[in-house]
Amino acid sequence: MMPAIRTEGLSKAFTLHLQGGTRIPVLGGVDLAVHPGECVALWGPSGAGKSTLMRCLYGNYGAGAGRIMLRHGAGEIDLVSADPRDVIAARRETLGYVSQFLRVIPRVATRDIVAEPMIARGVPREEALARGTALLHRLNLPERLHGLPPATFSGGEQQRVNLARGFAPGYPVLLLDEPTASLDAANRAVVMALINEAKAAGTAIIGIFHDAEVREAVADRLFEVLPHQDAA
Ligand SMILES: Nc1ncnc2c1ncn2[C@@H]1O[C@H](COP(=O)(O)OP(=O)(O)OP(=O)(O)O)[C@@H](O)[C@H]1O
Repeated sequence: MMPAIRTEGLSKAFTLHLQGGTRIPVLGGVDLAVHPGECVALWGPSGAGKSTLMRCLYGNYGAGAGRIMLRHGAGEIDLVSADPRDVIAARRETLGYVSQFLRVIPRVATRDIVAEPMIARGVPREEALARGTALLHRLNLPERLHGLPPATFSGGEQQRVNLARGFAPGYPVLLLDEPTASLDAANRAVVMALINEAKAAGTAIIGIFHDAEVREAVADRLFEVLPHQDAA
């Protein structure tokens, strides 16, 4: 079976322009392949480059070298070299990302923040709102908060809004950056169930899970991200 997402020789270095152009190599030749229905946990010491890899996979960071091949529509696209419009289309249709922190859009109500990616994929508005609301309930977000913008929500409430927004559309590939970091035990259990349901539906998942219980419950294998040889 063809992977849902794979990298070939993916490398990334940061250049610190304010520090005389100091170059910090982080990722050196990463080859990762994740198949539909599989969950891979990125693994490695603090500072090894796990978050950097996630951000490269989503296209937030440009890669220095290599390819990120995403199965998208009838074919594959290379997110490293793709036209920005194609990256946006891939994010809309194929590639979801639940970051640790919600990027709050001022004055937009929680239920609309959750429904928006579904509406962008063509789900009728009423259906998107209903699906989003059901997921917010499942994540124990009180109904009184659904009509409010999440700017003033607690960290755990914001994380649950982010999770509902990321899980509701049913993307073929989902990136999860510490999806349970701010959650209590009951909501952690809901997230573990959501991940396992997404896998059963064929979603390929790449995650950073610092919580060992969560990692063991959802990950099929670990992918080691090593500190770059030249990074010292
Ligand atoms: N925007 C940036 N500019 C410069 N250096 C960066 C940037 N982002 C990350 N780095 C550096 O890249 C390295 C990897 O960072 P990254 O956050 O990817 O590690 P990590 O494995 O996710 O760590 P942790 O487990 O502590 O979250 C670190 O040395 C970090 O300082």
